[in-house]
Amino acid sequence: MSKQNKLTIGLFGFGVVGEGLYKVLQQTPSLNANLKKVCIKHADKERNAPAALFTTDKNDILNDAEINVVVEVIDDADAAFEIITTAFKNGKAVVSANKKTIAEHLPEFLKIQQETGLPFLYESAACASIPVIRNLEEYYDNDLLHSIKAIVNGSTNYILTKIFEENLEFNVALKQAQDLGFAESNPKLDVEGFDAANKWTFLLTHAYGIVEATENILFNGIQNIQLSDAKVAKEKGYEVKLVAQAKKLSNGKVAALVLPQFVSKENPLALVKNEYNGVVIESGFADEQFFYGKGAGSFPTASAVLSDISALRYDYRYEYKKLYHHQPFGLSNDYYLSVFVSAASWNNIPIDDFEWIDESYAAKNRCYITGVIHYSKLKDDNWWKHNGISLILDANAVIEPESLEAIRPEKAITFLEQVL
Ligand SMILES: NC(=O)C1=CN([C@@H]2O[C@H](COP(=O)(O)OP(=O)(O)OC[C@H]3O[C@@H](n4cnc5c(N)ncnc54)[C@H](OP(=O)(O)O)[C@@H]3O)[C@@H](O)[C@H]2O)C=CC1
Ligand SMILES: N[C@@H](CC=O)C(=O)O
Repeated sequence: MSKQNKLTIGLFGFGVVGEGLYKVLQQTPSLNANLKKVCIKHADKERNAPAALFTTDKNDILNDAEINVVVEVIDDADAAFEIITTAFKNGKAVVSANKKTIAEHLPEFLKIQQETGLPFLYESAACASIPVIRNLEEYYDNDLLHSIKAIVNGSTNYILTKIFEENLEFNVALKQAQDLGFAESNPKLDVEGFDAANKWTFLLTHAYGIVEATENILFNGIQNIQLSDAKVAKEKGYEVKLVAQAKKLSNGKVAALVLPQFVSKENPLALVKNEYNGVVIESGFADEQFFYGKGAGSFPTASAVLSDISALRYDYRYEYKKLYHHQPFGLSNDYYLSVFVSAASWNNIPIDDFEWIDESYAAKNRCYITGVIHYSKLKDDNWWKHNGISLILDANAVIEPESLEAIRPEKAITFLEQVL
């Protein structure tokens, strides 16, 4: 597609993001893009746009030779895969916001892009309004990108803010996130960490050239976090956030996790409230950088979709530089994690799996420990996701194997001796 090409768009989806894009396009005449057709699922819904624009037949867009850009913003991951692959087959550039589809099919999408040379842009799919993909892709050289820590899910950050700072009930906060258009159609995807982990898979591709399935990343959501956990955090001077992180280790691999974490007040991520997202990048020479912006919602997401559409005018496509032009990194499974665990009963915590316990105490209905455990003990067994157990990473959670002995407590205290 050359600079002179007019963009003729076929849009799939007219919900929170699709309708947002429709309005944003109307207010951006300089883009010179023509929205020719919108495909939706339910013909009888009322729409804030002329009826002639809509169809329920996907082929009205996919088989229209004049349409050279397909924008896919629907909430059905399987249908989205069909739409995207057919659009490519029919020679169209694709813009998508669909992180679930992208995460589930990244290897296929990489192959199709190589075969067809067609652009596939999805900036809005991670951190909505924050241009994180293009920055990771274009700005940071692989060798210099030491670590990334990010809040990538707006709904869970909104819920945590509302329950811990405004004392709202979990379900009330979730309902607000849904009403405001932040949550996925199936909010379990947000609450249980799937959405954040999906986003993290392809952010890892743009950051480090890693192509891994979501289930290979250790992840959880906020479903088990207790008010009492937040109180413990507060006493220690921390906030609790759902943090996605990646850190280059001395073994040449990357530790990648998406888990609740204690965040110190000095960390920029502590400033990220409500549906906002934030990304802290540590890189050689530049030191620490912080990106901040709305991570969900109609216009913030549409703004990133618009930016992708605009980028098609000058033929922009992801080069996947870290994957194809550098030595890609792999995921490490050899490191330790410093964690806080709270559970209804000691019996729910496999104490023997821990290298050591730093602290433990029991309150009326809940018991708590902090300690150090090998990554593989969490990866191989899901005890920490069940029985209402809450596992929260310490503020500096990742411990390299060669550092372990230096920080191991001198006197091995048995678990029972420590129980207050
Ligand atoms: N909301 C947000 O803040 C963000 C959302 N996203 C992603 O963007 C996508 C859309 O989200 P959102 O707008 O919130 O979702 P909504 O539920 O608000 O809208 C979904 C839209 O998809 C349409 N649709 C569903 N299935 C089909 C199909 N098979 N063919 C055509 N249209 C279909 C629906 O049609 P109908 O109207 O007829 O029901 C509806 O218009 C999702 O992948 C989401 O993960 C990404 C970043 C942020
Ligand atoms: N449900 C998602 C929407 C944006 O990606 C979120 O809450 O972050």
